[in-house]
Amino acid sequence: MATIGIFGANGRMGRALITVAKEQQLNLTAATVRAGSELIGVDAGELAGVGKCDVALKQTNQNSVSLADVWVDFTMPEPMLAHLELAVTAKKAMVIGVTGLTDAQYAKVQQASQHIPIVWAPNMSVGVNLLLHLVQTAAKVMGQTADIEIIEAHHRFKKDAPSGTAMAIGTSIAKALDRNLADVAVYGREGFTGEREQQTIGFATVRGGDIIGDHTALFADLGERLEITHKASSRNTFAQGALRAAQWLQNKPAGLYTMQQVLGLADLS
Ligand SMILES: NC(=O)C1=CN([C@@H]2O[C@H](COP(=O)(O)OP(=O)(O)OC[C@H]3O[C@@H](n4cnc5c(N)ncnc54)[C@H](OP(=O)(O)O)[C@@H]3O)[C@@H](O)[C@H]2O)C=CC1
Ligand SMILES: O=C(O)C1=N[C@H](C(=O)O)C[C@H](O)C1
Repeated sequence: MATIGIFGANGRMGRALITVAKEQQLNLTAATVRAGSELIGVDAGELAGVGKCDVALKQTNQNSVSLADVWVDFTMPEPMLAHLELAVTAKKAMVIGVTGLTDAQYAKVQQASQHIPIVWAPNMSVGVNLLLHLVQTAAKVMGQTADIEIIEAHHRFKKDAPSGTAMAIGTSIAKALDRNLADVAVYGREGFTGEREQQTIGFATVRGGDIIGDHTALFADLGERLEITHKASSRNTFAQGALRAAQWLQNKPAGLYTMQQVLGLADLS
């Protein structure tokens, strides 16, 4: 069983990861927080509210990174890239769930994957990864005439928009229709917009309260519409996926892997 480390242990996902690692009796050997944090020395399980797990929170640095084989990162783009440098130096694998990366930031993840094995995925749930296939079938059947809109809703604390998952849904649909997402994406509408252009793929973002993560792909034609929806009701679902990816990554060669590969969905048509 791989030894697992968690960067950003105090985040919403950091705490969910500690919770699931304890529930599943995984080999959690390290959990870190940012330099100078008052939480250094606190037990990770107590931080997550699940009782002691005998892992004291450490400051993120090269020493603490040596304490686990596979590191899981759900922080933010800039700190994640700093963590990635530590992991490359220490030759440790990484599971990355951070969204809102610029193209340049994603390119750095790609470069790092020449040196260490990495899973990056904007959504680690089984349901969303299945949905990425279902929307391709819908797009092939309805996409030439139906209007396609992707609607996502998240909690008030989320910093990036549209969500990484919404972007992945858009990318899947565009690929199935042989369209380039950058050419056809419309991010929100305001004012006298004129009639909808049929080839476009629209995105709508809702932010409010404690919504964990809802995504709908809408195929709206004249006379009927199809909606394919996923609703996450617990962050533990994402944590379970990430920890499954961490086990899967153990002893893999350097490379950039997807959640589709982890879940065995990569070959679904
Ligand atoms: N792929 C997936 O399945 C999922 C992806 N996500 C993505 O995961 C990311 C995190 O989400 P969430 O847990 O809600 O976010 P939180 O804001 O709750 O957690 C962010 C974490 O990053 C740390 N952090 C932020 N800035 C810095 C910094 N400059 N230096 C060091 N540490 C820093 C925070 O530390 P501190 O506590 O000290 O502020 C905190 O631990 C987002 O990108 C989100 O979209 C979320 C859920 C599922
Ligand atoms: O920030 C979140 O919370 C989530 N972010 C991911 C995204 O941007 O797609 C995944 C999930 O929906 C929760």
